[in-house]
Amino acid sequence: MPALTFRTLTLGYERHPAVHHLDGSVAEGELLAVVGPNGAGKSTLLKGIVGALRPLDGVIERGGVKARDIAYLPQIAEIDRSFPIAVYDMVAMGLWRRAGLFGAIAGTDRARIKAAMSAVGLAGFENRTIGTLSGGQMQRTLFARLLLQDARLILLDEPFTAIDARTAADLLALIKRWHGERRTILAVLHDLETVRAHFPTTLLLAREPVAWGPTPQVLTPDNLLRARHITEAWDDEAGVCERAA
Ligand SMILES: Nc1ncnc2c1ncn2[C@@H]1O[C@H](COP(=O)(O)OP(=O)(O)OP(=O)(O)O)[C@@H](O)[C@H]1O
Repeated sequence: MPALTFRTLTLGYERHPAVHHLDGSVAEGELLAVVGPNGAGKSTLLKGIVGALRPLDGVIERGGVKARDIAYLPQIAEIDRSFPIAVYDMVAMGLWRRAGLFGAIAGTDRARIKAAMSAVGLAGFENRTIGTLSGGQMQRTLFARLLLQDARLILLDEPFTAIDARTAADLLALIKRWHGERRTILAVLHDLETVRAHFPTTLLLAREPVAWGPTPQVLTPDNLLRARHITEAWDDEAGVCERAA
């Protein structure tokens, strides 16, 4: 069974579609890059998969995975860093699904939290509040939380934005480890070199799918140009789909 199937999926805001006519499926264990120009609907697609946005039309089948069993890394800009929470507690939130919001954190859990923090190079940061972290340290914190979540489906929205090369390499190594464990991973990325080097399959989105398949066949100059033209020509005030389905 595929991890995800989209059937004539349309997602949008207040009836303005941002993703259109998406059909296809993501196999279990796939490592898929989602690329496209600004405003192409990439974040919108992840929000739809995680269940934060209801389809305007069509369906998303999640292959038996419940929305709360999906690990989701939002764009770092969407996280309120002024919230006075310590790094340790932020990472521990990865266990909430198991422990419940007010569930006791057992000794073994404490060891797992520490191990996750070490794995992303954050040992010693336990008591720092998230507002005092650099962008890269915050991204590492979020990855540590994902490690604890132990999800089969992992959605990453621009995980390498605003981080240095070493942090990016560390986080990429984590993604590869998850891929080796046959987890299904979708990552929204802008750096096409990273995609070409590390992501076997790619979905090129420009409000509608432009190409979807093996990365070398998707990231051609023709397809990239077409994606840019489609996005630039898009009328944001357009109503519900006028194109014949
Ligand atoms: N909460 C919202 N309300 C209304 N419109 C929105 C909302 N979020 C996004 N949009 C619009 O939906 C379209 C797709 O946005 P989305 O964030 O999915 O694009 P993206 O491909 O992730 O872009 P980027 O590369 O810039 O992050 C854009 O036109 C955007 O302005």
